[in-house]
Amino acid sequence: MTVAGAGLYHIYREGEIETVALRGADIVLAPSSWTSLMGPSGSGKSTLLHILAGLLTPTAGSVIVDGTDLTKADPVEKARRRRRIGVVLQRDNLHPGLDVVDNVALPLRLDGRPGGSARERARQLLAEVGLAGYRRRRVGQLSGGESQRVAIAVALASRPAVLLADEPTGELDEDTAAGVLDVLETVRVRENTAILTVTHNRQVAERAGRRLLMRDGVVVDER
Ligand SMILES: Nc1ncnc2c1ncn2[C@@H]1O[C@H](COP(=O)(O)OP(=O)(O)OP(=O)(O)O)[C@@H](O)[C@H]1O
Repeated sequence: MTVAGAGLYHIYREGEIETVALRGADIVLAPSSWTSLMGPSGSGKSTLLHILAGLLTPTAGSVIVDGTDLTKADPVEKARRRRRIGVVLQRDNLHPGLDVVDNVALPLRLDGRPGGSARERARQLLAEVGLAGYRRRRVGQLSGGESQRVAIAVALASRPAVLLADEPTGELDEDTAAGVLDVLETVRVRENTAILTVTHNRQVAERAGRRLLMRDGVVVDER
């Protein structure tokens, strides 16, 4: 699945105050590609990621998912496309009352997969992100870096065609970060997943085959 943003503009409005976050940003994420998006704070990276994920509607421009413009799609079509897109956000939305394995199994249960098989897949993913020993912990009892790895496992659970991750290793030490990046690379190669990582971290950026820079609301430079 290919996700592309074309001519994206976004203006945040809060009362009288307007902030132009995107001024005509373009990006294409092809199957099996790994793109990293860097750029100064406030340049619009998270806004672009939220728009590509379908979590935010752009003020103008299109988000094309396999030929369909998400910004014009009806809610059912939009929801169908969005199910193929996995997202890891800086502040993840895990369920604090559930244990780790049930958090990862939840999207699979919602897709109708039987409990035993959903939990088996969840256990596999938790082992891949280095959390095999944490399965029965409640997510409220995890460190920032551990929660971040659970969020990655949740995003990967439904085998997304596209994975969008905002600072996926932000709270991890170098070794753990390298392990998580290895997991992303394995998934990219094995499942042809298109990956976008938004990051300030060189270690993350260097894993990507393509490095884009964002400045002042546009994607300006490929390095
Ligand atoms: N919810 C919001 N309401 C109003 N303005 C916002 C909102 N979110 C972001 N902005 C503004 O939009 C601009 C782009 O923000 P964005 O978060 O996309 O940048 P970023 O490149 O991801 O920054 P960082 O690297 O600091 O995470 C900034 O000027 C920011 O202050």
